[in-house]
Amino acid sequence: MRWNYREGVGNVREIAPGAVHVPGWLSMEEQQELVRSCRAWATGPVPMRHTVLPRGGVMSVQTVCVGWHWQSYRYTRTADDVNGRVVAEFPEWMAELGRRALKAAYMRDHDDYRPDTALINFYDGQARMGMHQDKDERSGAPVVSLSIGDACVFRFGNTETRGRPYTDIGLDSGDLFVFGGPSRFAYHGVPKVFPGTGDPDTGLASGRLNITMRVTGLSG
Ligand SMILES: O=C(O)CCC(=O)C(=O)O
Ligand SMILES: [Fe+2]
Repeated sequence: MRWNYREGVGNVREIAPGAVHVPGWLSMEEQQELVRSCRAWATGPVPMRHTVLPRGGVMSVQTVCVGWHWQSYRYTRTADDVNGRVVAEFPEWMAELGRRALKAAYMRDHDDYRPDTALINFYDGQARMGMHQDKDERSGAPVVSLSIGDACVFRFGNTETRGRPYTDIGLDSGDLFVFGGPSRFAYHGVPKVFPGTGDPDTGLASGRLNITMRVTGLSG
């Protein structure tokens, strides 16, 4: 595949091949709608909670999933580690938002992009996310990441190690970040959130919301 990114064109910044930052991509209205939807999903059918990792560690971010439930190493339809309920459906409007996001980032149509899960993460002032790969999907399709609320440092690294080289990027409310192609399985993380930097007009009085859409490559 040929990626039609062009560095410095408009508001699009190429961080690594296939990894693109589009600052201020979401309008205030879109951010408000996403906050409303995420707030509803956070209450059920599966409540937002701190994911417990296989070795017993507890993530500092709180997460709720739609489409498929992520259990830190696999995806299931039911949240067996929470309340056993089937997760909320992945809405078509969100898939459409994902296609628009890819078009903005890569400057070409991606009509065949069919994300089927979203992980919705909430960061309070203390929350962090360590360097990791998004690798539980059986698909190399891009990940679309949307941020709302408090600003953060997003660390985007390489596909080989958790360490350097990496680039620290400031993600603000409304920013889009897409990683696909050669960067799809790059390590990344959130080492710092800046409390109190978000605009309460989004509907989020405090904290940071991040939504990542993915293609699981699973069926059933
Ligand atoms: O919060 C972010 O910006 C990144 C979230 C992330 O990497 C993940 O959910 O896998
Ligand atoms: Fe991730």
